[in-house]
Amino acid sequence: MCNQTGLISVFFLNELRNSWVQFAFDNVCNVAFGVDPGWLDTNRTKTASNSVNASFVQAFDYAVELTSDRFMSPVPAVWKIKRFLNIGSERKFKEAIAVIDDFAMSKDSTSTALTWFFWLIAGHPQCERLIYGELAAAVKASPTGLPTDFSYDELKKLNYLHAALSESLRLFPPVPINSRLAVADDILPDGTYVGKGWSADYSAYAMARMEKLWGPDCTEFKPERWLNIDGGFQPSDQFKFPVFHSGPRMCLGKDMAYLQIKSIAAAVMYEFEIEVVDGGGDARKMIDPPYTLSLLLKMRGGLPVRMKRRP
Ligand code: HEM
Repeated sequence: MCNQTGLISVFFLNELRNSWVQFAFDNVCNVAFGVDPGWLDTNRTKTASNSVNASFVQAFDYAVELTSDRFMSPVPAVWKIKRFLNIGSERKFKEAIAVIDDFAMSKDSTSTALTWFFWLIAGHPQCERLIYGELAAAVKASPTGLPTDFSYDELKKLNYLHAALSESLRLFPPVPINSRLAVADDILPDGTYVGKGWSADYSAYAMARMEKLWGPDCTEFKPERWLNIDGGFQPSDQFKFPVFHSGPRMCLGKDMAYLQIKSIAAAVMYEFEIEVVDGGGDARKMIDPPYTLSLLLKMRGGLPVRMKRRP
């Protein structure tokens, strides 16, 4: 996977979850987070599990693309007829959904979240130092003393890391826009009328950039906004931070997602220094971040990084 001579090898972050321990034994490697499936096909050695992952990635990307096309279709009757007759793109769509159903749907949002997180951390070296300091202290205090062995309780105590992840999710929510269709006439809490059959969309991405909600420094990456004066994590109101949606249909996997993301970030950052090829998400790049517009907020071209084992 990785090699010490620095040849490029490519990773999709989904795989990283299962196999990061393996590459931890190498010294320096070049990897890419959140790359598109084309990269995967041409650049890596295929194993049985790789091809399962690749077919999932391809199916997911196709389904996302086609769903966007449906949204933007000027004549929705066309895709509806194709779906009814089970032909063309709609038949392929159905096949893609079957592949996705066989796999964990939540994988893509989690890897998208980690991709932006590593990009932002690379652009904010001070935050990287604070996270590493917190991890080093946790390892020192741990009964096992093993760097990769963060228990559930230990992960829960990593307040700064939790704050940095929340800040990254705030600025780059994996689900940037969400929609609802009104089944009956309604009045929103602010008095806005919504008629039956209307769609009501909200954008967690845009909301993160509203001064009214997050203050004049809303576009800045500041994990500290999630901490109280004692350094404890201070959650936000769910309606101000609808990254996992809000209300009764909120994401059921929110805690699981945090746990997954946190354990990977902790383990990788404790073992490695991560150098992002484009320098990472600093204040200048926040003006025009490299995202692609899709149902998920993917990073354009993935995130190629160089990883160096810490001394
Ligand atoms: C960073 C990672 C994740 C993000 C940003 C995220 C975000 C969301 C959002 C926005 C929704 C609402 C979708 C809608 O109704 O329009 C949702 C629903 C849901 N999510 Fe997640 N999710 C993540 C990870 C996970 C994980 C890891 C799991 C499972 C372990 C999961 C399970 C679910 C389920 C079951 C629902 C449907 C809840 C319902 O409709 O009642 N999610 N998620």
